[in-house]
Amino acid sequence: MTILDKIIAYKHKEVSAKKEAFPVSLLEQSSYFKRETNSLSKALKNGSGIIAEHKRKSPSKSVINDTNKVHEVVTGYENAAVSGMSILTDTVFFGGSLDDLLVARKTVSTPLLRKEFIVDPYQIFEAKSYGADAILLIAAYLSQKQLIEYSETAAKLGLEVLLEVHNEEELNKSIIPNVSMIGVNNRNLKTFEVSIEISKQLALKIPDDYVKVSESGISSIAAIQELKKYGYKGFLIGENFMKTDNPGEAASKFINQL
Ligand SMILES: O=P(O)(O)OC[C@@H](O)[C@@H](O)c1c[nH]c2ccccc12
Repeated sequence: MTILDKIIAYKHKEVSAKKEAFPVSLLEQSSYFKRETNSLSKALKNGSGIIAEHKRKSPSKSVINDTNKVHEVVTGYENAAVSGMSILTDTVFFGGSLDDLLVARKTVSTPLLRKEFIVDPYQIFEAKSYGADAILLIAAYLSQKQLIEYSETAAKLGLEVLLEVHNEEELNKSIIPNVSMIGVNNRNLKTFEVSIEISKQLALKIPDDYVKVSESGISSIAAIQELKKYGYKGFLIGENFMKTDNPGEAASKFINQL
């Protein structure tokens, strides 16, 4: 059993308990449920292209930062002129929460991606009601039928989709409607191996109508310059900022060098 299998098995349990305790009809009563969202894909095209992530820990690195305050981190990121932020909402494996997303939404107007392992449309309704602008869908464990259905649900709620792939087979099933961004994860979620070569290899196979995003293991300006040559407009960076005492300042220094 890979770590991804474990996470997905756990998510199914988590979601079925939540559906019982807090049905969609209640989620729909949140004040954010009717909120008009901001476009992450447009922000990537027009700005620095950096999506800065709020991440406390991960299965591959254990603790990254357990002293930060969400509102300080997202304020710092906003001041650094990031194009978007990714807020991890998984608790067990990444130490995040939906409350982190709520705090981020109350603090900044920058487009927010709910970073979660989505296994059920319920979580898409949840994303909207906690103030997200976009959701992540991961091709490694979702069928094409699920990807199509979940993207349609997101579109109906006004949420954009970042569809994450890691190889050609996953990419082939991801060329579907209602997806604005395709993200190439440089980290293999099954083995944790990281290499930005994977973004370079898949770049030419991603049709031009999707905004290309490179995710994970990015820590140098040189890597971004290289990825831009391959048509990437978005760069998802977590650990490189979060491992410092002041993630916002780290993001600011980084973006000033671009
Ligand atoms: O911390 P990094 O190496 O900069 O990576 C950020 C982000 O890409 C990574 O957290 C991530 C990419 N896809 C995911 C899916 C689930 C959880 C986490 C992720």
